[in-house]
Amino acid sequence: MAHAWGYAANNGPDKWVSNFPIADGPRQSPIDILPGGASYDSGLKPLRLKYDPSNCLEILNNGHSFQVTFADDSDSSTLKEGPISGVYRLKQFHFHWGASDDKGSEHTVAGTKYPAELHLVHWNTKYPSFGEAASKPDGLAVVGVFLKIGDANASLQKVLDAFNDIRAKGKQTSFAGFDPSTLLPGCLDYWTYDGSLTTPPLLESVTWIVCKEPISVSCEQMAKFRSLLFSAEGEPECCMVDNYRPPQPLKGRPVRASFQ
Ligand SMILES: NS(=O)(=O)/N=C1/NCCO1
Ligand SMILES: [Zn+2]
Repeated sequence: MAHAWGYAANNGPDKWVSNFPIADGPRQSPIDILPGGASYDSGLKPLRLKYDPSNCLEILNNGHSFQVTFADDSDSSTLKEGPISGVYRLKQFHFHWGASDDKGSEHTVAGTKYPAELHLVHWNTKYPSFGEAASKPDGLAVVGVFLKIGDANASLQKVLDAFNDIRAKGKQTSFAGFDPSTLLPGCLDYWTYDGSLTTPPLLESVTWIVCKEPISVSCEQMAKFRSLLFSAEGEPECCMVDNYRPPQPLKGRPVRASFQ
């Protein structure tokens, strides 16, 4: 039977190493970002993000998070420049969040946890597919954006309004015309380091690009995140909360900053 990893005491992050030994590898994610320990690199370029809303396809509850999936059969929604070389295509975005506003992000900043974190997942087009790219050291680039409690986020609300159709694991519904660039902060200053997927199979193929500036989310909107379920229809209901992996050892990796 396929390993049912999750975030509970019996199948959560501390247990993943038994089926995914890379969990103890040299370039695992997330990490605690220490701004004082990051080195400014003047050679880092600004992020060049270009997203086409017509590529937006559907929204899905996959039992670990919810994700918005994009058509990735052309270079119409891409990430270029920043710390990467070449062209990376947007595949999906998803979030991680907590049971309360004092936790939920995967990356932390000098120990500070945010209530949620957005991940925009891109794959290197030098490889034929996402699946192929995910196994290569330069295969993926994930842009991480922190969510901070404040004003309601009108763009995020468009995503939350689809939740009634995907409350349980395995539910999906069409979700068209959404522009993910409306979820980005105004300032695209970032930290970058070599890391991994933060969910099994934990592949060490990710160039992480973590934005310094958070976007806003209201506490009512956070409550909507927590209305999703880890469980499928017909199973005992289990609220989808605390779907985050804690920071992992840096193991000597450099963290670079695009800003001074
Ligand atoms: N949290 S993460 O590192 O983005 N994990 C994944 N898994 C599949 C795509 O992104
Ligand atoms: Zn993620």
